[in-house]
Amino acid sequence: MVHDITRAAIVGATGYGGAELIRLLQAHPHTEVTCVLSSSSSGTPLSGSFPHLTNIVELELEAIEPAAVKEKADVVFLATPAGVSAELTPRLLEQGLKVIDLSGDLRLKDGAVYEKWYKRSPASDDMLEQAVYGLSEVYGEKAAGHSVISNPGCFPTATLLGLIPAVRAGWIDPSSIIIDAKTGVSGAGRGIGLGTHYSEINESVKAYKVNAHQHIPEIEQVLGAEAGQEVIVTFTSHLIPMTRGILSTLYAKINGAHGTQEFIDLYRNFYAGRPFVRIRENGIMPATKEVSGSNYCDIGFSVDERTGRVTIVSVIDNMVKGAAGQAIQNLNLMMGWEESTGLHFVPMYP
Ligand SMILES: NC(=O)C1=CN([C@@H]2O[C@H](COP(=O)(O)OP(=O)(O)OC[C@H]3O[C@@H](n4cnc5c(N)ncnc54)[C@H](OP(=O)(O)O)[C@@H]3O)[C@@H](O)[C@H]2O)C=CC1
Ligand SMILES: CC(=O)N[C@@H](CCC(=O)OP(=O)(O)O)C(=O)O
Repeated sequence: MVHDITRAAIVGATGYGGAELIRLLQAHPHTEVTCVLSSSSSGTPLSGSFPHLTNIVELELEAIEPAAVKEKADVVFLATPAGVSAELTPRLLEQGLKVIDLSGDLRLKDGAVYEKWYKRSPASDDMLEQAVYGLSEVYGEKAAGHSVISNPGCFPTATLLGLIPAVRAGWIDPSSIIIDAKTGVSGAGRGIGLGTHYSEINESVKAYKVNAHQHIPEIEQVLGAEAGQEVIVTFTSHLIPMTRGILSTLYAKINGAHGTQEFIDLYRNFYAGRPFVRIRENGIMPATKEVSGSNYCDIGFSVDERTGRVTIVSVIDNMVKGAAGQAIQNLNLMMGWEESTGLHFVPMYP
């Protein structure tokens, strides 16, 4: 089948998410990056911000003008901080552009909840309603033909892929869920600060945003819809001295009696035909290195008959499945292409 080339613009092209989108899209057969945008560095070459792209992407950064973007692109990826997309997305849609937003601006359907956790004004109700929540393996079909996709957060991606099959099957008690999550430092973006300074985080591990993380309401919103009841979770994020990766350890009380092999079979069936979720056998747990640089989410299980709890471990690369890779997976689903198009990256190992 012949595909026309879809032209992609990247807003936030000087950041980590933008750079990863540009890197991954080089391998996409139906998409070309035609336009890179910056609020602070327009008029400078992209390779000035990212020397690793020298002789690969020879584009100049441009100012963010929706009408000018329309001349050069069909779809716009927003790899921008919270607050940008709420204002920019309606202006891009007015131009007839499609939008895939990597920020948290369009994920929470209740603007008041967004305001409480992000401490900012929310997008309009109309915008929030229009945005499809793009957890590809679970809600990806809803993306087809839509104009605006909200890419899930990195922690929610690992966590929800690890929990939804069990919650939907009624195998775990949703009120018992505890999420212990670890992330590499690239999750904080390219900006510099004491919290991510090398000598502050190297050879150290710390919990942060405890009981205040902006991904808590996102996880609760989705699990609540899956369970058909309000779900409140305990979630703690930890910063680990590594560049990429998220490991989410999930604990929940089992309803009835289900062994490790039953969980493995349940998840294998749930994700059958979905190329990017891999289920580990025999209680073997995945490691972040086993998905690094790829769009995979790997999940392992261990039922503890002593406590009546299941431990589920879910790993992703935060920059790929947690951000740019899933955004491209959502582009594929939006455009009606095979969902793995351009995403067949083997993890880097070791
Ligand atoms: N890093 C990760 O693992 C993940 C990130 N995300 C989300 O993706 C988004 C991008 O993250 P990331 O790339 O890591 O962050 P970075 O801080 O690395 O990059 C963000 C970019 O946004 C641009 N920007 C800043 N202010 C504005 C503005 N007012 N208008 C337009 N552009 C602006 C900046 O570029 P310039 O100054 O050139 O305009 C900057 O390079 C964030 O919302 C983040 O929360 C989601 C999942 C995972
Ligand atoms: C290490 C680190 O700081 N990670 C970030 C990841 C969140 C993110 O990327 O932002 P979104 O809300 O747009 O998903 C954090 O925990 O806040």
